[in-house]
Amino acid sequence: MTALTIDRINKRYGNLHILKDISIPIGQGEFVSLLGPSGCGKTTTLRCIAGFEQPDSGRILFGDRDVTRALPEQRDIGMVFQSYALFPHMTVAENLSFGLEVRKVSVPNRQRRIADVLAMVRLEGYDKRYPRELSGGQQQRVALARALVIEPSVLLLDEPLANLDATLRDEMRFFIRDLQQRVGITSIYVTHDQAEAMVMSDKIVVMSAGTISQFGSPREIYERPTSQSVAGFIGRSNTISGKIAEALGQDSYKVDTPCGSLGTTGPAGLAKGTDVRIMIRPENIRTLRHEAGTGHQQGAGEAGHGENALAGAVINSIYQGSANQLAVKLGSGDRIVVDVGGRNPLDVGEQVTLRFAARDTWLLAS
Ligand SMILES: Nc1ncnc2c1ncn2[C@@H]1O[C@H](COP(=O)(O)OP(=O)(O)OP(=O)(O)O)[C@@H](O)[C@H]1O
Repeated sequence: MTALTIDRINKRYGNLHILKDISIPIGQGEFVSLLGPSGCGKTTTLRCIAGFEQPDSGRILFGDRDVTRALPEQRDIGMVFQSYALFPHMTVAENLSFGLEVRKVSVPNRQRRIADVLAMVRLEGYDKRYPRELSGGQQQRVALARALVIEPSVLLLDEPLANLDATLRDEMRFFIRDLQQRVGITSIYVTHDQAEAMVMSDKIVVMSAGTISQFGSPREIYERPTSQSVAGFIGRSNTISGKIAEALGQDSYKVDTPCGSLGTTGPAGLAKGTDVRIMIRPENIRTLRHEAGTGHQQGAGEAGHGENALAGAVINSIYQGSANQLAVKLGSGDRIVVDVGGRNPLDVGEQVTLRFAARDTWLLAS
């Protein structure tokens, strides 16, 4: 197990500045995902860590060891690729044995380690099969076993589940995470699938155009995104524009919006008058049928006791089996998406009150 430090690396291909001062501190035994849209530099970062690419500047440390200029075979890494990259003419055991032979591991030790790792990936008895005799999921488990059998200090995974169907992908997420935790190996995982990054990672690096937009735990990134683009990339969110009217505490604010005044939570230090967007996740909003005489007036909000209320009308309702998704138009014209669990009693055209707590909101820069 090794901690890993990526320290201000830059990488250019010709005129293209692909990685711009990327720094990522990775703790011993942590599982860190690099997440971002196609072309943002995830694979290039991973290839720099593996040693297949050299950064133009910056350093990569495995523990205290500076490996920036070391060859891939000097770095003590295991790699798993999207394409599995198994040798097709070799059996499972021969695929696993290859890296051990290169490292001059003795025959009895080789046999023991192959048996151990096959048990670990639940493929006991498959040692004599060829890759073509295995399903996609089994081939990926062999690829994982091949990366782990050499007992590397760092495991690098580049979209390893992208070729698998949705059900198998779900299963493999848990399988890889569980295995990684049992072995305790520091792992870096490239994906463009936010759900995958959320369920598997200790930390997520959200990348955009060669820079890091945010680095934090899945919870921090989901609940406290630092920008609108991160909020939009990780899950669904609603936003309402407004202006800071008053700071109510270190991280709580009253915000004036076209729908009224709302109680919110946000980063410390926002000055009165700052333009902001209030982010609210669809699952954090309760929808109540609007009843005359409840005191909730169309288009007006309340900012009392940390609970907000907004009036609107249902303009769309989508049945999703276990839940329903409603779209509600507020008096201000804003469209808010809400998740409604169970059987949805609300119809298009009905007047509703949306309720959400100040602690379930988060302020983003406008
Ligand atoms: N060898 C190369 N020569 C020139 N440009 C390259 C090279 N390798 C990658 N790039 C460019 O660098 C950028 C980042 O590529 P990279 O593969 O790191 O992105 P990514 O985030 O992993 O994308 P994807 O999810 O599509 O794999 C892209 O614009 C790509 O075209």
